[in-house]
Amino acid sequence: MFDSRPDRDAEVVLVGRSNVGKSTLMRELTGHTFDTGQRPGVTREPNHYDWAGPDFVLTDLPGFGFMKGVPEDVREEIKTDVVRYVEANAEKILVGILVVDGKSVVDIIDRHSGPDEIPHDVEMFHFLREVGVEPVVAVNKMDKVDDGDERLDDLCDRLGLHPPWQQWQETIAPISAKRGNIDALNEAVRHHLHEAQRDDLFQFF
Ligand SMILES: Nc1nc2c(ncn2[C@@H]2O[C@H](COP(=O)(O)OP(=O)(O)OP(=O)(O)O)[C@@H](O)[C@H]2O)c(=O)[nH]1
Ligand SMILES: [Mg+2]
Repeated sequence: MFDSRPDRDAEVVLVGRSNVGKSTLMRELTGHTFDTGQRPGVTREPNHYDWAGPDFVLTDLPGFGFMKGVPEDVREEIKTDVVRYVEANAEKILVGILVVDGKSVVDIIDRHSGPDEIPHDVEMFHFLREVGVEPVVAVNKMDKVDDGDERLDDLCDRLGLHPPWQQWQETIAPISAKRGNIDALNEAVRHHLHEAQRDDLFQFF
């Protein structure tokens, strides 16, 4: 279990499969550089980022799912640690940003859907809701996607949200972290912070 969490009462976390761009998004949100890379599994321990004054921490959690060169049991362990971290801190976590790769997410979900298999992304989306953390899906790498609306509608469908995706702008946020296009995510996160009466945290999004 990760034990590096700073003692803060409000938190927003980034979760998602490996290599989807969580640390790149973290850099975009904080202006601080974190290790990112071509190779999946770069982040093995949470990156916490907090500020001197405000009682708030933003956390980039390690990626789970398939990672080339990482054994299955280690991957499972990372995912268990991520789930435990979210569970343990659920009361403080205002928003869970589930980062996905817009180009491949639907194909990966479909490939892993079966009678005894729930795809990681779908599972994580429902898990966040179950523990009372508002999920926002940051659909990243949209710069690589041509048929954006169609992809986003398909993703909604897989998550149990009725398309069209435009109805779900508090939950589905198409972005390109690498290009610095993250307005849709900031809007979605602000919506939930406002609902939680935490407009004071708008300064971070
Ligand atoms: N085209 C494109 N590439 C991106 C975008 N965001 C991130 N990437 C690239 O995706 C790769 C993985 O990015 P990371 O930020 O390290 O991903 P991560 O989710 O933190 O990965 P782990 O730490 O392994 O879980 C890097 O090569 C990034 O440059 C984006 O918006 N568009
Ligand atoms: Mg990372």
